[in-house]
Amino acid sequence: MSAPQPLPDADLLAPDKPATEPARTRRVPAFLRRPGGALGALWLVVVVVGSLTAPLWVPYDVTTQDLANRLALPSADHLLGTDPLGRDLLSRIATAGSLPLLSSALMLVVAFAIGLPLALVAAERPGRTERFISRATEVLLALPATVLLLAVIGIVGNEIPLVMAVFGVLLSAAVYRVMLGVAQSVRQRLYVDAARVDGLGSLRVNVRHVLPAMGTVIAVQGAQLFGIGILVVAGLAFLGFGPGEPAPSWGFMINDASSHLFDGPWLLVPSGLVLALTVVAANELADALAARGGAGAKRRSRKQVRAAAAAAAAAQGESGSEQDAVAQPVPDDAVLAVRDLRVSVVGGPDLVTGVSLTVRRGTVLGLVGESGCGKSMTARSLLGLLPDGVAVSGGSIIFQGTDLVGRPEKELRGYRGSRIALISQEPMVALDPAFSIAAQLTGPIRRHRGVGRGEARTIAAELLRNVGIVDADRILRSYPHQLSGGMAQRVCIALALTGEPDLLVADEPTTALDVTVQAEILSLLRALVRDTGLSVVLVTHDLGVVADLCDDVAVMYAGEVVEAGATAGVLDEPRHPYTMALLGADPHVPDGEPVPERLASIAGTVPSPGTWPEGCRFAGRCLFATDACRTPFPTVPAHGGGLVRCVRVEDLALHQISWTPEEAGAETATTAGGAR
Ligand SMILES: Nc1ncnc2c1ncn2[C@@H]1O[C@H](COP(=O)(O)OP(=O)(O)OP(=O)(O)O)[C@@H](O)[C@H]1O
Repeated sequence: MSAPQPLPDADLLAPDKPATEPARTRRVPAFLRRPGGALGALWLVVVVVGSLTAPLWVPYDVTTQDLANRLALPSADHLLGTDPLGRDLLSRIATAGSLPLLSSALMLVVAFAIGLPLALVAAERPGRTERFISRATEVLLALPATVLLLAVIGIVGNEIPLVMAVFGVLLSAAVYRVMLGVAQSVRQRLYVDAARVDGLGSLRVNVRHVLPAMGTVIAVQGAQLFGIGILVVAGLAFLGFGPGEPAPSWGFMINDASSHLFDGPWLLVPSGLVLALTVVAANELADALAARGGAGAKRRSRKQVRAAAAAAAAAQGESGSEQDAVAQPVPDDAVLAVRDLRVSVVGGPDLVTGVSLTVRRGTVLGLVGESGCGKSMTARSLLGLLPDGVAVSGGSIIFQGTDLVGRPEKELRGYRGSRIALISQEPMVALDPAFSIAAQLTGPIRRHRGVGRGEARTIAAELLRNVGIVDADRILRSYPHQLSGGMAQRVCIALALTGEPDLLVADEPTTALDVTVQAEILSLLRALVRDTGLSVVLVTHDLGVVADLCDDVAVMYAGEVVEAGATAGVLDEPRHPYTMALLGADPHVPDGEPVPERLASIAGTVPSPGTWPEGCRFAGRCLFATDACRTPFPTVPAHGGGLVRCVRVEDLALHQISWTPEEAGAETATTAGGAR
């Protein structure tokens, strides 16, 4: 395919809403704008810096005793007073801080170094891998941590950093559990799909897109566990496990103070307060980080997360393919030929069955139908991007002569982005909020086209101009949240074009946009097809969009194609009652035709997967259904090369019956044994 040419009217397409200039100055992080977060962070910085640099500034040696000055209250000589041996409390507290702080940090590193990668792997591989890791971590969680720590101390002695590293291993199971939930949720985001479409490998998807989105949760967990670690070290020292006298430790100092509650009550205050404040500060910081993460999540709440897959067994559904009357040959100019496709929940019901589609070079195929008919599942199977737990269980997807079904993920990556690209219905969530538009465009351009940074930026600007963005340089500097919906969708289309694909899968690309912007995006797609020879599979609810943009159309109902053919033929002379009903319920009226007084309606809802009836799946809602519709039957040819899946097709055509309440009433009155 040749590179997209600039659209003739590109410069006339002004941005639908000006984007604000990117922020040029670095602002204070949101968590530091909360008093708890700011004070917590400040206290932790003071304690960490103060403890680690203690040997440089403490006024007294921690072992120097002054028995004449024991249990002294704060004074100019001893700012925090002295202990029962007259040693300076400030010097001892500051010096003792480094052990709990460093041991906690070590514990954190160990816990996250084990728990986080395991969570990423498990989130990426639901099923056996995830189950195995989860069971193993459950075993780890079931171990009695205190007994184990005491056993470790028995073996290694008072090596607190080593003991805390072992504690980190135990904690990694808890870290894994929290991180798994987050990673699973992040992996459902459209921009992660987009990155996979773009051909990024698993490591890069995780590092570039999944991990940054988990940043807040990691920080919150880290801050909380850090506080817990400090308490554990202090607790061990309180019990006598830790640096022995005369070396100072927070836990031992509290223990010491507890035996002088009556003769020196002040002794408990400095050490107890520093320990308590440090733990509270870590928790306050965690709260502030969590609140900031919540705000971020709210900002991105337009994202629709698909339900997680129910089963993860590896069994494939039975083939059970339907033998259609029309064995559809693959035309020479076909870019894509889907034959008898079946998509199923693994170990569960079929979501799509017997779907056959053909997309010719430089044409647009519309997939239309009510919500839940299987349009998205069909479209996503073309890219190998089905949700976790859903898989292609039969049929073939022949793209430019190669059957993609059953190909390993690595091979599919070579197709995604460079040969088959995706535009999703939610442009805002298809773009990663953490990266500028320039970064999101130049990365794939460099990968797909093997060019340097400078040239990639030039190509990115050209692509933006090709999709009708006038001020490409400003948009390149912007971040997704600074774009309007229409502008973001243009950027997504430019992103889809970075690999110069031959086939574009557009899953309801205009649903989230307002009407005027929808028209602009459709005109942009039309121009791209016309000027570049791109082929498009367009998923839509809207018959107006089909009429406007599509050369061919496939009408889907309850997981199967019920009517397909050239758009003009199907829309002008619908043969299947469901197509008739959709057209009768469509509020768009062609120019010059009278506006109907009343739109037709379709009673009931699409049956869910697993509850499809025998025979015609539309029979339960069809005004013209008879007993003959209750038994399975094949499709029949229609629209010169298309097909229709209705046993009464000849009958209905003969009587010129259409889906209006009046016609239906007359028809049903004469239909002996008609069942609805
Ligand atoms: N992750 C999933 N696991 C199991 N079933 C699913 C999953 N996602 C969707 N389904 C089911 O698959 C069927 C087809 O869904 P699909 O999203 O393809 O429909 P659609 O026609 O594209 O609808 P819409 O226009 O609302 O997106 C529906 O019954 C839906 O409930």
